[in-house]
Amino acid sequence: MQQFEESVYRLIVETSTNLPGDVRQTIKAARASEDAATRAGLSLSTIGRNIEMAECNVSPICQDTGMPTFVVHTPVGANQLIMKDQIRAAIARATKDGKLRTNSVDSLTGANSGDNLGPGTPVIHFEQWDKPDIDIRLILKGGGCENKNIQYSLPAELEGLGKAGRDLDGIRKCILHAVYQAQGQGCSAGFIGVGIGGDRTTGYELAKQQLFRRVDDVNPHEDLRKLEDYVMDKANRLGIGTMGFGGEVTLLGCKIGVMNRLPASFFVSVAYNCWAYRRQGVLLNAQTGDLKAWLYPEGTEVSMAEEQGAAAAADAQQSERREVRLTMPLTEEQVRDLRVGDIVILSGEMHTGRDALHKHLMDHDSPVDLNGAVIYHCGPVMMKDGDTWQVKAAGPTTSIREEPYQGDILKKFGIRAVIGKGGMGAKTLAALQEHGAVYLNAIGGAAQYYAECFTHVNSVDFMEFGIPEAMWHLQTRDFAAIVTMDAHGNSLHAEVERDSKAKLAQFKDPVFA
Ligand SMILES: O=C(O)C[C@H](O)C(=O)O
Ligand code: SF4
Repeated sequence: MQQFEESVYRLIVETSTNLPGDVRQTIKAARASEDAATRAGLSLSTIGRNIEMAECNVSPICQDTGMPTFVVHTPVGANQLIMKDQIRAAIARATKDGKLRTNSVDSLTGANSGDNLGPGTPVIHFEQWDKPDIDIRLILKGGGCENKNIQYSLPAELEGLGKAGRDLDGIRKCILHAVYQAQGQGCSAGFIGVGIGGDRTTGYELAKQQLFRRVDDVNPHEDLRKLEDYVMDKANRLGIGTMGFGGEVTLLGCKIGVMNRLPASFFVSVAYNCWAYRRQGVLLNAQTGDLKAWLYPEGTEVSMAEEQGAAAAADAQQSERREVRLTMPLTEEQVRDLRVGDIVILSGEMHTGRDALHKHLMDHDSPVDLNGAVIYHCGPVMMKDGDTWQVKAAGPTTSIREEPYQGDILKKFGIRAVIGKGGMGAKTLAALQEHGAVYLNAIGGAAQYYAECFTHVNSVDFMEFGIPEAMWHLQTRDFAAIVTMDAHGNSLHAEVERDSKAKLAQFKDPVFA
């Protein structure tokens, strides 16, 4: 088993940095079906570029490298204790090498373990099988899309869809609702795994197992195949689109599994995965641990390069869109001039801040002057090279988590713009209007694309919060994001939510009676 740890390390690096071929094909098809000049089309181009950059830089596709979850099949007699130790060692090494973000945090104190090891992390499921080789599959599913998982207990009353009973039609409604409630917050367009039945725990497990299926496979269960096809068609009529910007493509894959349940329970569990659908697998020689084969189509075989024509057409039309170049810090006048739909290109110093910082700033002072500042909801992957820090991956995190604090913090410190993804709620929108500030939506998961905009790490505060939660002060060049909430009470997110809810209601009538 000399090679086992090395093979697992290769699996981790490949999963985090090189999106598999079947996922790439699906994203390419989405890009082709979306008008290249729309917000969704532009986002899909950036996503395509980010996928290529991650492969080329051998760096994380998204800064949130997720909860490492392994499913391992071993021949009878293989030593699972040794495998477990070596998987943990490979995880720690991949973290040290900047291929995984330090993502394991003490739930009570918030202390970051620093190496992705800790109670419950990584997740390793072992199964025995009657084959001679070891099969290891890994999924790196990020926290933002994990937060959009949902479990229904039937019968239920669903917003927009009415009663969902204990039958195929009730299940149909739950799945459509699951896609609707995710909006753009899980970095749509996404993939869903659905588990029908089980108890609350095994139902979710079944849903996650579905995410190990190939995107292009066909469900052997006839009813479920029909349901998968139905969901793919109808969910893509909800108009949520990439990043929740509106558009033709909302769902990239739907895989449904079923298991028995107790007579009293009827759960439908949905696992939502962002477009950064990072899962891979390897077949290993059980004696040596040598890597024999990759289990999913390799990313390298499917180029994300765009057809010349499409990119040029998008560029031409994009020039008609208002692009505003600003240097941070910003003035009230500059931000009041911005409208939903404008593209803002920022240079100067930007500050990261997410959950721990927002909570802290509610009743403490800021270590730096935030007057006119731009706060980026981001927990980057950082590496220290000698004495200097480098930004290795730095896409936005889901902003709605800061909703309870954001409005107050904007006003308290004089912040003029917040960058994140997925949008924020009514309280923040009111504060933007009152105080004079904007919300900018960056493209979720495009961590390599944005990392390139950070030319220097000026300094850092609150390292005690851990790397993702610390406040990084980053010298920035040409960071582009779209105004989706302005200082005039307009919110693209509120608009898309309202429209998609009306569309959801079209699917109220029974289909699988
Ligand atoms: O934790 C992060 O960096 C992002 C997270 O996965 C999110 O989608 O909000
Ligand atoms: S930021 Fe978006 S792409 Fe990255 S893990 Fe979170 S949901 Fe996925």
